[in-house]
Amino acid sequence: EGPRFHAKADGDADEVVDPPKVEEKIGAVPHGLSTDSDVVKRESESISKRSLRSSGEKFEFQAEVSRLMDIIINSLYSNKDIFLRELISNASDALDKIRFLSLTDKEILGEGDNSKLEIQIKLDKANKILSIRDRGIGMTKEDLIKNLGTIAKSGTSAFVEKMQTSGDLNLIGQFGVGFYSVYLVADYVEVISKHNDDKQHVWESKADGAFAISEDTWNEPLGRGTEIRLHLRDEAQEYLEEGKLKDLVKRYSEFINFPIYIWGSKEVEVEVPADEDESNDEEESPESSSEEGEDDAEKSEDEDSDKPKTKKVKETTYDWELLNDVKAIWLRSPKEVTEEEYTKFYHSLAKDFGDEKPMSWSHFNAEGDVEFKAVLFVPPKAPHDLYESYYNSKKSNLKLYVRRVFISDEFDELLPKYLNFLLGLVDSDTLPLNVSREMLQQHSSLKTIKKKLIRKALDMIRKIADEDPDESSDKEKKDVEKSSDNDEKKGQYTRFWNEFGKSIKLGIIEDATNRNRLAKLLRFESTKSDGKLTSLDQYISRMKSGQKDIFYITGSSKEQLEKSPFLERLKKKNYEVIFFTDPVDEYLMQYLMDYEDKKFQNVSKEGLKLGKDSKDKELKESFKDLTKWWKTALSFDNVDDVKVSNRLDNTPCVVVTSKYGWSANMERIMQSQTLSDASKQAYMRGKRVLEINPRHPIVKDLRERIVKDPEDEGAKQAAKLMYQTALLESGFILSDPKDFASQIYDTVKTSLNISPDATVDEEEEAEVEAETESKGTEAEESIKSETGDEAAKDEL
Ligand SMILES: Nc1ncnc2c1ncn2[C@@H]1O[C@H](COP(=O)(O)OP(=O)(O)OP(=O)(O)O)[C@@H](O)[C@H]1O
Repeated sequence: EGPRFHAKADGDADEVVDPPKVEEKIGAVPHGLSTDSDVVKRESESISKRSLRSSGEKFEFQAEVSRLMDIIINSLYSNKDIFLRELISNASDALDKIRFLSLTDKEILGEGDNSKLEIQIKLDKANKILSIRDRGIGMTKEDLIKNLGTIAKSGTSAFVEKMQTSGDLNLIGQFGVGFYSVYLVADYVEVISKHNDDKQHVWESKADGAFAISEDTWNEPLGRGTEIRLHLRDEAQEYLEEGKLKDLVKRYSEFINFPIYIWGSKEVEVEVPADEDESNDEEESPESSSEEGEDDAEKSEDEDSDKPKTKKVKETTYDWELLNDVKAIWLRSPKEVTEEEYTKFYHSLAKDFGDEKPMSWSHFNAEGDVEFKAVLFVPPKAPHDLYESYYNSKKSNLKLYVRRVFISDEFDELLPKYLNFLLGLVDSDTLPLNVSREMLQQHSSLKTIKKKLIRKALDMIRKIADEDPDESSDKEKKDVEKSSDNDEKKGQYTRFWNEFGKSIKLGIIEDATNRNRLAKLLRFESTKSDGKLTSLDQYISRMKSGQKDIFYITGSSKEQLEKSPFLERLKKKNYEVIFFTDPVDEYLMQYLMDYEDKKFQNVSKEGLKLGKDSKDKELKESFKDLTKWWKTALSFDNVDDVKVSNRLDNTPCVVVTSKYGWSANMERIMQSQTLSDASKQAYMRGKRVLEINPRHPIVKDLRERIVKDPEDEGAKQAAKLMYQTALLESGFILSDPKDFASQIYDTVKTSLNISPDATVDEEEEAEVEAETESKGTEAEESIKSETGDEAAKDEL
C-alpha cells in the first residue's frame, strides 16, 4: 500500500515504528538514496512500516492551505510537470540566500561539499521516490512549520480563488505557493532540511490536513540545505524516467544560476579483457589468470604479442550529470540573444509559463561612472495584484545582482513604484559586493542606475507605440506597414494601455522629472477619436487654428459625458474634447497642467475660451440685470456667481466650478470614499458658478419677466428650480434632494392644473389597523384549516 502517514494514532503505540538508523553506507553515496539494493530495501521497509514517526510533532495545516492542497490533489490539470519547476526555483532561491549571506560571512558556507552551491536530483525507481536536494540556506524547525503549512501566504486565497475560476495551475508560482504543487504527483512528501542554526529536521505530510515534524536522526546528514522526497503516485511514475527528468530540467531551468545535476545512469563502452581464447593479458585481467595455459599457446602464434587483447562491452555506470550551463543571458550581447531566448527568460523570471510573449523588452549595457547590465520586460498582462495597496506594498519585480551574485528582489530603490509592472534584472559591476543590504540601499550609484532604468523603460514603452501601425497617422502608416512583424505589433499599444495605462497616469502624478515623457505615452478617447485611443500629439495635430487650450472633461463614463451640456457648443464648433473617465484622471489633471506649451482646460470649469466672439461682450451686457437678479435669487445656496455662458447650445444653464477647486466629478469621487474627511471636502469644493444660455427661450423669458417685476414669484421659483436641475445635469449630487423633489411636484401640479393648495388625504389610522389585524387572523385560520397543522401558524 506504500508508505502511510496517519494523524496521531491515539493510544495505539504499537503501530508506531521508529525508523531504524540507516547505516553509514548511505552517507557514502552522494544523496542519501543509494542505488545499492540492500540499502534501498532497508529504506523501503522503514518507510512502508512507518505509519507515524513517534518523535514527530503533529500540526494541522492552516485552513486555507488545506483547501489549496485539496484543490491540487484533486486537480485534473494535465500539466503536472510544473512541480519540478517550482521545486528547482525554490532550491535556487535558497542557494541565492546562502550565497548572499556568505558575502559578508565567508564561514557560513562551510567546507568541502557543503560549500558547493548546487542542486541535485535523484531517482529511486525501487521505492518510487524522486528527490531534489539543494545546498541552500535550509530551514529550521520553525521555518518548516511556518513556511510549509501554518501561515498562509498572502497569495493563498487569491490563488484558490483564481483556480476556481480558471483552473490554471500554471500560475501557482506567481502566487507564492508553488511548493504545494508537489501534490500533483506525490501523495506523500518528506522535506528534510538543515539550517545552520538548527538540527536537521524532517517535515512530512500525506496532504490529509496534517503534517509532522521530527528531528532527523536516521537520514544522511545534509550538512546544510534541503532535500525534498516525493513519493510518487502510481499515475506519476513517468517522473522516475531519467530521460523525462532531463528534458524537464532543461526546459524549465535554463535560467537557473546554479548547476543542476542528476544522478544519471550511462551506458558506457568499457574495454574488458577478451574471452579466454582471445585474451593474452595476464596483468590487466586478473580474473582470467586461471586460464593462462591456453593463452600461452596463442601468444606464441600472435605477432603483436605486446598488445593486450581486449574487447568492448557496454556497462551501466552512475554519476552526477550536469544538466544546465549556467550562462547568464544578460551577460551576452543583445545581438546574440534570440527572441525565443528572451521569451523563455521572461517566462522564468515571471514564473509564468503560458504561451504569451512579453510585450516588449530592453536589454542594455550602461557604461560610464556606473556600469551595469539590465534586461527589462513589459509583461503581456498586468499581475493580479498590481494596484492593490499600491502605496504600501514593497514589491518590485527587478532582481538586483552585483557581479553575477543575486542580491535581492525586494529592492525598492531601483525603480519608482509606477514602473512596478516591469520585470527584469540589473547586474551591476559598480556596486560593492561585501556590504549589507542596508548599506547597498544607500549607495550613491543606485540613484544613477534608477535614472537610467527609468529612461530605458520609458523608451521601451514608447517603442511599443512607435511600432504599432494602429498608432501612426495615415502618412506614417505606409512606412510602418512595410515592416515584417506588423501583424503582431498591430494594436499592441492599445493592449499595453489597457493593462498598464493606470501606471503611466500614476507616473505623471509622481514623477515630475519625466512628466512630459510620460504624457507622450498617455492615451484617451475624445469626441473625435471614433471609439479608438488617441494621444496628446494627435490631439494637438487636430487643433483648430486659434485654439490655445487642450479641452477635456471628466466623468464616470464616456456615454454619460457624450451627452453633457458642457460639450454642446464645443462640438458644434468642431473642437475636440478629451474624455477622462477613470477616477485617477481627476488626480492626474491636477498635476498635468500643460503639454507642449498648451494649457489644459476642463470644459466644466471656469475659464473656457473659444476664441474671440464679438457678440460676447454685448450679450454679457444685455443680460447683466438677469444675472444679478438670479444671483440674489440663489442666495440660499453657495452660488458664487451667475454668468452668461459661452459653452451652451440647447441647454438653458449649467453649473461650472472654479479653476482650482474640485470638479463635480471629483466631488462625487470624494464623497464615495469611505474615509474622506468632511471638513476637507468643504474646503476643496470648487466654487460654483451658474452659467446661463443667452439664446435659450426660458432664459430670455425670465429676463423679460424680471425686468418688469423683479419680485415675480414664478420667476424666482423657476430660477431656483433651473439651478437645481443644472446642478444635476452638470454632475453634482444635490445636497437637498427633498427640496428639489417638492418643487418638481409643485410644477407637475401646475401643469396638471391642480390647485397648489390641494393637500394629501388624511389616513384613517384606527380603521386601517383593525382591518390588518382581522385580515391576518383570517389568513392564519385558513392555513390552519387547510393543513391542520399548528406549526403553520408559527411559520406565518
Ligand atoms: N528548498 C528550499 N530551501 C529553503 N526554503 C524553502 C525551500 N523550499 C521552500 N522553502 C521555503 O518555503 C516557502 C514556501 O515555498 P513556496 O514555493 O510555496 O513559495 P515561495 O517560494 O515563496 O514562492 P514561489 O511559489 O513563487 O516559489 C518559501 O518561501 C521558502 O521560505
